[in-house]
Amino acid sequence: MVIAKAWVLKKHFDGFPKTSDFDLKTIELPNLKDGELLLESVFLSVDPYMRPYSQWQMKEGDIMIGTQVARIVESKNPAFTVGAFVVGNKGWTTHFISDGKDLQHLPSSWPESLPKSLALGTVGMPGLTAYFGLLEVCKMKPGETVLVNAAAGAVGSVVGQLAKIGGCKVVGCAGSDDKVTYLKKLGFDEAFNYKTVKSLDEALRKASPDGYDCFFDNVGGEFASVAINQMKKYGRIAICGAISQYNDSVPQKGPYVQFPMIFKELQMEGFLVSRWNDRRKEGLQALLKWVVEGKVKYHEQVTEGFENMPMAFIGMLKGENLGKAIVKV
Ligand SMILES: NC(=O)C1=CN([C@@H]2O[C@H](COP(=O)(O)OP(=O)(O)OC[C@H]3O[C@@H](n4cnc5c(N)ncnc54)[C@H](OP(=O)(O)O)[C@@H]3O)[C@@H](O)[C@H]2O)C=CC1
Ligand SMILES: CCCCCCC/C=C/C=O
Repeated sequence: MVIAKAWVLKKHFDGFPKTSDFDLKTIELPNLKDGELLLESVFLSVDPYMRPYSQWQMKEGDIMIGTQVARIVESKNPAFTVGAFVVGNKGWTTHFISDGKDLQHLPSSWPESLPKSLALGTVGMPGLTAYFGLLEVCKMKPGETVLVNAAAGAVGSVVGQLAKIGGCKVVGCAGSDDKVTYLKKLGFDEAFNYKTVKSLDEALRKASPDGYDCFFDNVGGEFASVAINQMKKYGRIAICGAISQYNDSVPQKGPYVQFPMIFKELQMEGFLVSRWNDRRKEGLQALLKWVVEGKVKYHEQVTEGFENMPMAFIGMLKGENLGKAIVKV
């Protein structure tokens, strides 16, 4: 018999999540039935969406939502071989049973030397978010200027690199000097620490005096309110995330977007990466190819130990991660 450990949401978050909002439980897993497999999580993802989604999609006592790279340890399903790795969506748990329908194989061309944890980051959901957000929402074109915030994170770091591959000038903002150094290393044309600049408006103007064609917004709030005024005429804004607002107990108020939207004739579109689930294979293959060729680089912030999941999640929300925040069981 296998005993799984799982983190549950003990109490709905009120403001910034606290470690006391989580509880570590043990769960006895039953024996496998025909068609089922037993898996052990090897890497787990901590992502910003868990904060807002927990509010709408979870009740207290539920296992925290989330994805993992898992190894098959026992199989009564001929389509799945013991020892193979898959991406699961079973939440913060060390072990789980599946009938295989909700599992994604890693792309077959995955090189042995490449960390499998990338299937949760650059060659996974965050990478796909960057890929489809830039191509389909921003509709970036060579020669344009792209602005991205939370630029040293899982999505933002891929956005900047794909925009460079696409022939754009890229400006990135992040919350520490080390992150800014990293962005320069990745090939960003301009990068600055939004926490230490005297004026965000001036810093954005200095980085691109002619303004921005595309704005890939991961942050929302005050940052977006300032940046929208520096869009070029007919600019496109991809509303990917609003992490500066996820922990607000009281919703932030304007400024409002109508003036720049009208007089610069802007397009602003919110999106969820799941819109392109039918093109997942295309996106993953493109991302994997660029990673293997060294055209897209990655960094992972790996926290060791399943017991540290709440800490890793809270740390990511605070900005402690460079690249993708991952937990190694
Ligand atoms: N629409 C979609 O389908 C998807 C949307 N997303 C969204 O994309 C965004 C980035 O996600 P992801 O790349 O996984 O996360 P990151 O790896 O970028 O980690 C989150 C980062 O957000 C930054 N941050 C935290 N609080 C603030 C704040 N108050 N103001 C500005 N920046 C802040 C921190 O970086 P720093 O040090 O720079 O402040 C932190 O490192 C999130 O908003 C997420 O919700 C992600 C996946 C799919
Ligand atoms: C199964 C993973 C769910 C991914 C959800 C992605 C949407 C994210 C939105 C904001 O962060």
